[in-house]
Amino acid sequence: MVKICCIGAGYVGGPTMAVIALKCPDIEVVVVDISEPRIAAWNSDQLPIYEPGLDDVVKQCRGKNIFFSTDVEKHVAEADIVFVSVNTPTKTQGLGAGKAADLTYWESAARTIADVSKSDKIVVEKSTVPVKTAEAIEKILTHNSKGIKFQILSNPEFLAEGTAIEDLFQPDRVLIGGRETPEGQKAIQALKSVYAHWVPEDRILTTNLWSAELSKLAANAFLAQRISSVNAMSALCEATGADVAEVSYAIGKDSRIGPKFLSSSVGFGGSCFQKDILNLVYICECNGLPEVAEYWKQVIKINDYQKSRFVNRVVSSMFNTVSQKKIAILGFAFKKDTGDTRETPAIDVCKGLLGDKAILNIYDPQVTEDQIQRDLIMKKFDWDHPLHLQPKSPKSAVKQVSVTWDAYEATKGAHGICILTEWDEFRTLDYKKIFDNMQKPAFVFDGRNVVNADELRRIGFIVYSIGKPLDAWLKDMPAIA
Ligand SMILES: NC(=O)c1ccc[n+]([C@@H]2O[C@H](COP(=O)([O-])OP(=O)(O)OC[C@H]3O[C@@H](n4cnc5c(N)ncnc54)[C@H](O)[C@@H]3O)[C@@H](O)[C@H]2O)c1
Ligand SMILES: O=c1ccn([C@@H]2O[C@H](COP(=O)(O)OP(=O)(O)O[C@H]3O[C@H](CO)[C@@H](O)[C@H](O)[C@H]3O)[C@@H](O)[C@H]2O)c(=O)[nH]1
Repeated sequence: MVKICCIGAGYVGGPTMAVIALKCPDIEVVVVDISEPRIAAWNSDQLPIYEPGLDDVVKQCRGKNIFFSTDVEKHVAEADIVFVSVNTPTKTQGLGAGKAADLTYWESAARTIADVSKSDKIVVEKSTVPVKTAEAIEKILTHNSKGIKFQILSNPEFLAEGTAIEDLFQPDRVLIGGRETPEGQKAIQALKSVYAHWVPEDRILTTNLWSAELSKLAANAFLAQRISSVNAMSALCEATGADVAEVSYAIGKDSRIGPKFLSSSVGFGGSCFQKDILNLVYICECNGLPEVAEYWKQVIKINDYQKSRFVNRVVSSMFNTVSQKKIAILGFAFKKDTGDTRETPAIDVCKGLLGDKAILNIYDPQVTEDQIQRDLIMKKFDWDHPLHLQPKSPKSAVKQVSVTWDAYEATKGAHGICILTEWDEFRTLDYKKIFDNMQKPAFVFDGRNVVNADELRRIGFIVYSIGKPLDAWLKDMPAIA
């Protein structure tokens, strides 16, 4: 029986390995992590991450051919294939701070593999890493190998949170990069045969190592660039009376452009897009390509612009101040169907409103009060002074923020509502009831274009929808940045 060990039981390691275990009953999978609470949660009824369909998959194979453990060394030693799916965040200190990927966790995992291995292994890069990382990992492994042979493969993950199980069941493609040597090709075939249990052959692409590593960064950069492009258009739509949804639909009908990933929003979030583009920017700079770096940096600049544009719109619409005004925040996660708040645009929007002394009442169906408080206390990265960054650990809660477990409770007595995540339930709320319980004039700022603006206007709301023709009220308010 082939044995797989995955180092890192996070958003990628957990779901990916659960699906491999489900689809490959002849393979034994052990997911290991240094975090005891995480592993305890994977072994309980309350999994550490919320992902539709995940509970069901885990229940079907946990204890049969998938196990979760903190005994990293034992399971790495026993495995034929070791996936490394540890976090690779942006560096916050030292050389490349604010841009380069922090490979501390990766390096530590590689050293563990080198230390404990007693048999040949295939080591699979599942984490998103800078192009050429495999070369560095190879060096760590071969310098400590005691004669054991390692083959490094790059097998980046393309799942999106909220649809992880669907994406893993039916991936657009699986990408495997390896050395162009007979041993490298053999390793590629071994990993291919794992995925071939359920992924059609023509969807398993094989390339050299560097192409696979770079394709992951390129895919995220292209996806994020589409969102920044449509968000840039949304500003022009508001200025001209065009409707961004109509523009997206019209351009998406061109088969060369395609309809997906063209929804204008308050900005993209999530743990990947910003981090991976910064990483790409850094790699370009290190390779003497400042123009290319500048091109990709613009994707992030527009994203930041979109978030501050939204905050400015809220403040300017409400008579140029939100000081001591109660604002209901509906949605805090970076997208629907996840409880993940990493880099969520809600953090910047809330901080912007708090900066103008607003009082926030936040509701998200999947995010806890503790998480929201931690996110709002965390200091934002200072781009101009990267070396001065000190990620603060939370000392006390942000006083002007309260968290409720109900949208109606959050909006009671509010002057305005900001919709920051596209949770389905926000489409079907009883907005008449909400309106009756709010201060007047009552505002809705829809950062995800989920509400029917005309219906809400009929109720009496003043509505701002991203990239849509403006209310007469909003047109009369002072111009925004
Ligand atoms: N989240 C996504 O949707 C997504 C999608 C595709 C790719 N990725 C990439 O996959 C990687 C993992 O992302 P994630 O969201 O799963 O991260 P995560 O933070 O949820 O999980 C990483 C886990 O690795 C563990 N870990 C770190 N060092 C370890 C070590 N030396 N030994 C054992 N365990 C260790 C951590 O405790 C943590 O539980 C990143 O490189 C990310 O860019 C993420
Ligand atoms: O038209 C769109 C599509 C998305 N978003 C926003 O973009 C962000 C990212 O969304 P999405 O890409 O769906 O989720 P992620 O889980 O971040 O997945 C991305 O990042 C992963 C990590 O690298 C990759 O594996 C996935 O392929 C890639 O889609 C979210 O804030 C979305 O609300 C928009 O604003 N408009």
